[in-house]
Amino acid sequence: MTDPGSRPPAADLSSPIPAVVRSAISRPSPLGDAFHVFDTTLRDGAQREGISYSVADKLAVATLLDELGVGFIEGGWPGAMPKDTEFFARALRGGELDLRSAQLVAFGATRKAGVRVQDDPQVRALLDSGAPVVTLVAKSDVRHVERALRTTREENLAMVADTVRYLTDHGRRVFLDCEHFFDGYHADRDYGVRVAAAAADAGADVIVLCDTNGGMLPMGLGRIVAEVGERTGLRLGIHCQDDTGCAVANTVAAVEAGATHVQCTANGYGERAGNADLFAVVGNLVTKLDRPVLPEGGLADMLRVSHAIAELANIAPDTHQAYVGASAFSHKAGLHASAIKVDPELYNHLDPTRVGNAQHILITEMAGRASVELKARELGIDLTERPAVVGRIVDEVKRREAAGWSYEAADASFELLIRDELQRGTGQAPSAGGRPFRLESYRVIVESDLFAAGPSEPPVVNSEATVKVHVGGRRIIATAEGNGPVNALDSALRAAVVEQFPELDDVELTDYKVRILAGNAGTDSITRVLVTSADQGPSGPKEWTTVGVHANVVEASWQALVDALLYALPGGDAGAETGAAGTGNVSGHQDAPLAGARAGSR
Ligand SMILES: CC(=O)SCCNC(=O)CCNC(=O)[C@H](O)C(C)(C)COP(=O)(O)OP(=O)(O)OC[C@H]1O[C@@H](n2cnc3c(N)ncnc32)[C@H](O)[C@@H]1OP(=O)(O)O
Ligand SMILES: CC(=O)C(=O)O
Repeated sequence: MTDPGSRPPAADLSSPIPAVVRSAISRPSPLGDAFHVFDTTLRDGAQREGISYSVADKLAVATLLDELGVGFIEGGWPGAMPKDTEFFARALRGGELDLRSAQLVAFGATRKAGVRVQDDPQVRALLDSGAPVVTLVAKSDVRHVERALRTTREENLAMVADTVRYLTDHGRRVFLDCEHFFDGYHADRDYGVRVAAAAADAGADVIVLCDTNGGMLPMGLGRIVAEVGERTGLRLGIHCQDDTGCAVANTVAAVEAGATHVQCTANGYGERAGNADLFAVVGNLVTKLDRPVLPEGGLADMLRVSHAIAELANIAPDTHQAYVGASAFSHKAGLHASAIKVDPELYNHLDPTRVGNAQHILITEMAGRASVELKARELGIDLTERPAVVGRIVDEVKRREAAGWSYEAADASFELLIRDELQRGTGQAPSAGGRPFRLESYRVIVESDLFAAGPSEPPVVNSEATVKVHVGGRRIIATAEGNGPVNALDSALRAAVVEQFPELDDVELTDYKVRILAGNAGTDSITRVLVTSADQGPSGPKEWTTVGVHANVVEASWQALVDALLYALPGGDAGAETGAAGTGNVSGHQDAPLAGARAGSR
């Protein structure tokens, strides 16, 4: 903030409104002014522990919010933080932000007690930001006036009125955030209303009632909003923190009580427990209360915008977030799937595609026949006329899950299991059928060489794997080194099959997770390995996950690795290993059938 000792000269009230402000104000919102979706991701959202946006991040977040179609984007507090001052300078005067319809808002406080508004550098910085709209935070709870501001009730009213008038006289649109309004209302039901009236008289357009400590519940909050609306006749907005987990519900209750301006943040980011989640608020308003608060296409863009902002905030998206979480429309229970098979609406509160999301069926021990049928359809395989196959898959999934397998996060292994069972349905055991490659044996050596390291250095550990596989009618023995046994096995297996299947060269192992499960008879533990792989498929980048389970971590890893490569092979059975040249009698999961039998899913 500017040093108060070197205050800038008082603003000249006769000076024209800067062009950036004029042009932004004159741009009409496609939805009109009757209802405001006001986003504060870049101000209150940035107050979340762990978030620190660069100016470039802020510009990118603002662009995403504008694409979504919010009406107002509160960009930060110019003058309080150099980064926020720079953001407004670059966005507005530097022309780096080309907003389609949203208006940029600067946030700040009323003038300080005992200071003339034109002499307050913080207020001056709000004007200098060039933002066409300013949100002022004001104390509306007498306890805060007397104890935090250490001033009188009358001086606080003057601070509000002076600052609002000063900004409106300079052509800014002003919204007033009445901090601690609800707590203040309980202590003194008149003072907050006087603050609101002082601001409105001075030209504030919207009086935003703030549940700053986030302690309210929807019914009580809705009652106060309705009462204040009746008592004042003013246009009211709502700003809810999430300390009771009710920020979204409180916001919706306020709208039902008459508020026509909602303040929210993307993904609910905000101080402490956060703020009202923009996507849940908007999702509820549009789909439950039939209020078209986003322009055409905005609702369906919510998932994309939510995840893109999470990426910029460097916070993993909440998979269980309402409307936009990856699991928001995922169904695990078999009974749910059986009803969904009849009609997806029976177990979805709305069509997920309306918000850019998708329904997913999860395959676990809780799956039933309908789950398997629907999941197969999701993977591009029609099992409608194959009840026996479906039954076998359900049994196999339950058996394997009881033994420690988990298909929930390993769609690719599940798809291979379906193919396995489809092949069995032809009367051909998978182990005898065609497959791209077939394992005879593998061996891994891990050697710790104490002499290769320096005296106080950790030992050098070398891993070497040899695999014997049958591929394209040939028996191939390949050896490779790696930085660990799994890496060595992966390299040896690829070396053995890559000549026949050069496309496997592009497959990358991107993640490897090991989980130790409780032992069967309370003795041995079981290891579950999940391997995530990726490649640049013909239709763009693709990622898939496979699973392996065994008491031995190397064997569990091997199973997951083999599935990963089988899954990567394109359709068709070219080069399929018929088994004729095979000498080994390999059984178990690694003996998966022809991956190429998968129809059109890759
Ligand atoms: C409810 C909310 O979330 S509001 C948003 C809050 N956001 C932030 O605080 C983030 C940015 N904040 C900052 O960078 C700093 O706190 C600043 C620049 C605003 C102020 O820093 P400092 O000048 O060092 O003061 P400090 O934070 O210690 O105290 C704030 C001063 O503002 C006064 N103040 C607090 N609220 C208001 C208000 N609504 N109107 C006018 N003055 C206020 C306080 O009384 C105190 O005055 P004092 O200096 O005379 O004691
Ligand atoms: C303004 C604000 O962020 C609050 O009152 O919580």
